[in-house]
Amino acid sequence: MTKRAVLALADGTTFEGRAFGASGETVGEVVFNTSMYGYQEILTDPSYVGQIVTMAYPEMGNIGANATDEEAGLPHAVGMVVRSLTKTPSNWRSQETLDAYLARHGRVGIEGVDTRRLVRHLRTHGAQTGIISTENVSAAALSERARTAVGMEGLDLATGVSCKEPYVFTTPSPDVFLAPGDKRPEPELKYDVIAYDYGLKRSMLQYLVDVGCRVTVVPSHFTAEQVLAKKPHGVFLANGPGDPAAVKGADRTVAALLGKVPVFGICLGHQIMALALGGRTYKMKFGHRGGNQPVKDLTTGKVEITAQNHGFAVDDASLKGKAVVTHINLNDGTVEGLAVPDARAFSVQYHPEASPGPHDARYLFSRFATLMAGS
Ligand SMILES: NC(=O)CC[C@H](N)C(=O)O
Repeated sequence: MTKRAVLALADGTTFEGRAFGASGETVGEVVFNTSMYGYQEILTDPSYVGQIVTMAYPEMGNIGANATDEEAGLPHAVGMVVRSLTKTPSNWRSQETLDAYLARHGRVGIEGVDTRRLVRHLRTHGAQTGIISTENVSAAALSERARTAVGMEGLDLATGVSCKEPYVFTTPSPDVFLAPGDKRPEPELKYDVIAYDYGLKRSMLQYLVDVGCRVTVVPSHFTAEQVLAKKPHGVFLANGPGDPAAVKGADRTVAALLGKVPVFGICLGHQIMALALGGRTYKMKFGHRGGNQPVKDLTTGKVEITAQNHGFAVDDASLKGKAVVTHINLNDGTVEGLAVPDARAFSVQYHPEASPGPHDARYLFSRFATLMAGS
């Protein structure tokens, strides 16, 4: 028998639905993602720690779940909201249903929700804390608890998901991503790269390996001296959850590296690089999450369709005289990329590894390799 579930938002709005995944209760910032596919990559992206993801596209679970499409070893999103959950997946790579996958990992989901109403509500009133419950509690009581729960601002979530010890990563992207009949040339690993793990997605490391990097992944508290002692060709700053301004010591560490070694940052890494340069970040009303965000490269005039997942952004005015804004979002004009050419450093707010999403921006991994080749 299907079990009833409730989603209650901090502002008192409530949604009825059916439970899937694990039973129980989950609290998080309720956000929405407009990708039509790739729910497993989205759920396992550690940037979603502390967030309940609403999928705007109505049909979810249709390709099931498999181990290759994970961006980390478990779903990091604390809950999932969908319109219609497929019970019988149909895909040759499927190993289990989305329902079983979430249940196995103790993640609570709600389906049968009017997600069009929910997404419009979040766009109008902003992302906010919510609770999904499969217990028999009143929706009003849940809303009240959501109202008093802590929000995202000021939360250092990256330090919690960062690796505890350094490790070396040399695995290229999986062959299943190749076109049929294509063979991948063995990459020659010419560049030693230190990757700061603020909550990284596995595919970023795979694409760094694809362009010739031997990657040493280090915890977020690794010092600039420890990095420089390893004499890397470059430093990579990964994505991650929470408020960039709250990641302990990260801005000072990156400031000490800038100018000494080529630096490439993605998402949280981009925001931390901006802070290291003396810039400022702020919380957006509902963020950018999906696979259809148009970004203009101001240096070439080209537009890329990008994958994104962020709720904070870099304040463009705060970068004046400190960095060049290289990319902007065409929907709302926000900063999507910056560069400090003299320091051989650049970063993007969007996700060039996509996963899921269009691959327009994957060339940025090669751009990092070129920067290291010239250093
Ligand atoms: N994907 C990310 O790295 C997200 C960065 C940050 N946590 C934000 O929400 O803006």
